[in-house]
Amino acid sequence: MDPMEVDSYDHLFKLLLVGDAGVGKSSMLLRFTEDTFDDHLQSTIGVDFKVKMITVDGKRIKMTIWDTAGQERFRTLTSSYYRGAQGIVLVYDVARRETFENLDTWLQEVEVYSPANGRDVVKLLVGNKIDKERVVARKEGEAWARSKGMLFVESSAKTKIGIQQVFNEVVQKILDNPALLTNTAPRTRAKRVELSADKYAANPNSGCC
Ligand SMILES: Nc1nc2c(ncn2[C@@H]2O[C@H](COP(=O)(O)OP(=O)(O)OP(=O)(O)O)[C@@H](O)[C@H]2O)c(=O)[nH]1
Repeated sequence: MDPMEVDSYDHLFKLLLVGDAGVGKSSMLLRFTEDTFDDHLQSTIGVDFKVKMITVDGKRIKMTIWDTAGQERFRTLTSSYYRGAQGIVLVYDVARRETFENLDTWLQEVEVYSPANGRDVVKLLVGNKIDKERVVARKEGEAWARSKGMLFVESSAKTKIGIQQVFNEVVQKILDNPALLTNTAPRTRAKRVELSADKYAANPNSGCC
């Protein structure tokens, strides 16, 4: 991708993928950003991220998608990555019931660390690996998501089903919420406004925009 292309955008969105180890977070991200799948993907160490540009309703959106490690030993590290996120994607594996049962714990963590500050961070629940023999019914996932006010999608990073929809739905919902768009404009543009407006330049504490 042309680096200039990545630099010109209307909104910068930060999304976070969370959920138990092995549910397919990295695989979903790889499928979405590079359209690849690896049957023997290594566990994420700490945190990783990828950038993807998309255009929605004529707006160029630069998405930074943060992929956190599901393993318990990285939990204190990954919690700091919630800051500044507009969207959180919580993933479980439809073929492993314990990953569904752990969702309450994950949501508690999201609520403690996500930077809501009165704004509603967009939250979407994903039941991944629907190409496998499932032990969690679709309606169970749907009901849990509904009870928590979350969006819901089922997917398979292996077969691609639902992957595009996961990210499209989060982006669309962020775009629909003006409160979430306040800090997503490109920094370079904001800087130019500051420099040309003397009254703001004189007092660095008075922000414009
Ligand atoms: N059959 C199937 N396997 C999948 C799917 N998604 C991921 N996998 C496999 O599941 C394993 C774990 O996937 P990862 O993407 O590493 O899972 P993760 O949630 O990122 O795991 P951590 O990094 O440990 O948190 C890998 O071997 C993947 O190939 C899917 O949709 N279907």
